Amino acid sequence: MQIKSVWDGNEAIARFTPRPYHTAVPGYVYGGLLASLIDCHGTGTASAAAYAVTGREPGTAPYLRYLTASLRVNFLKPTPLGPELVIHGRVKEMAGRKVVVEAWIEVNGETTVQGEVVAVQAPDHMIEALLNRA
Ligand SMILES: CCCCCCCCCC(=O)SCCNC(=O)CCNC(=O)[C@H](O)C(C)(C)COP(=O)(O)OP(=O)(O)OC[C@H]1O[C@@H](n2cnc3c(N)ncnc32)[C@H](O)[C@@H]1OP(=O)(O)O
Repeated sequence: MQIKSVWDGNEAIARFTPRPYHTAVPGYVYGGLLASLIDCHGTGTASAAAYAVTGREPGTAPYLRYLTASLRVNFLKPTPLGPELVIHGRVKEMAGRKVVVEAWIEVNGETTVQGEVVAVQAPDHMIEALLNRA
């Protein structure tokens, strides 16, 4: 998705403007894309929160990155294609290697999608794979 999840001290925000090829029903955004945005932003929120509680600068080594263990998405209303989407993420629970994030998508100030991500801290060998990709 290449989204940037920005921590504001209380929650994380990301922004994404879908393109015409993200259409399902004409005029509306494909649900799989919306689920991916909840997924990516949920794990990003978990990471940002983990850095915040340990008082560390986000993105610094040793890296705190998270994998999706579980993803739940509710499509509350059709999401119109065209306007920018604002994706919110807030920590519900944080214990050990697990972070539960509630996330939702707003468009024109209205929430159209709501979800929950159970994120688990990624093992070192996966962090290495991510670093070696660049
Ligand atoms: C390198 C990082 C890069 C990040 C890039 C962005 C990622 C974007 C999101 C993704 O696409 S990630 C890819 C899709 N996800 C995966 O491929 C994950 C595949 N699954 C696994 O690798 C393991 O099942 C997983 C690491 C998620 C958990 O295995 P562990 O053996 O490390 O977990 P463990 O059994 O110790 O459980 C840790 C906690 O998580 C909980 N948990 C694990 N799986 C769960 C599940 N499915 N649902 C709910 N909770 C779950 C578990 O109950 C426990 O909670 P408690 O500490 O409270 O007891």
